[in-house]
Amino acid sequence: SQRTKMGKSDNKDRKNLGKKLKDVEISIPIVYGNIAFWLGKKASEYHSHKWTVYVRGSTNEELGPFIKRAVFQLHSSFNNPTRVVNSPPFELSESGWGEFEIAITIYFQSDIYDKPLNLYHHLKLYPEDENSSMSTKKPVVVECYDEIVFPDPS
Ligand SMILES: O=C(Nc1ccc(C(=O)N2CC(c3nccs3)C2)s1)[C@@H]1CCCN1
Repeated sequence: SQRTKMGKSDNKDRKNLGKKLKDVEISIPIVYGNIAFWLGKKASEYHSHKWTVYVRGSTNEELGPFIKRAVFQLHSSFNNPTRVVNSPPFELSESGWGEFEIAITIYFQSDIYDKPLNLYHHLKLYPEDENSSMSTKKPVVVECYDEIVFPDPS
């Protein structure tokens, strides 16, 4: 009969057809960080820089299908320091004078992944290299790469 012709491994494959897929994951590569521009000598001392803090898909992949909301928690001296972004792009722009920790809380679209993800980014406005002169032309960019891994419930 047909079955006797199947090798041992084929029999194993046949048994797998009925099993649920397990150990399958969805991995979303993300980048989070900031870009900052010095506004030059004329700017006020409290607003010497304009900066944007963001979470984006690495290679600019769309995050909307996975992320419902990003909350950026700024230093308490900012007006309304809790900034909620409910749609992509998940970014926030402000002006300021200094560097401080920004907590970023990511809420997912899916109800299964109900726990939000907390990321922390230290805002950077000033170049590392003391010799490099302040320039309104060259922004400071600091980014971290991460991956959000979802177990796939298929
Ligand atoms: O920088 C730092 N903390 C900062 C907190 C707030 C900053 C800021 O930039 N801003 C508040 C907001 C203003 N709105 C109106 C007038 S100021 C613009 S900076 C620390 C201190 C030493 C090292 N890092």
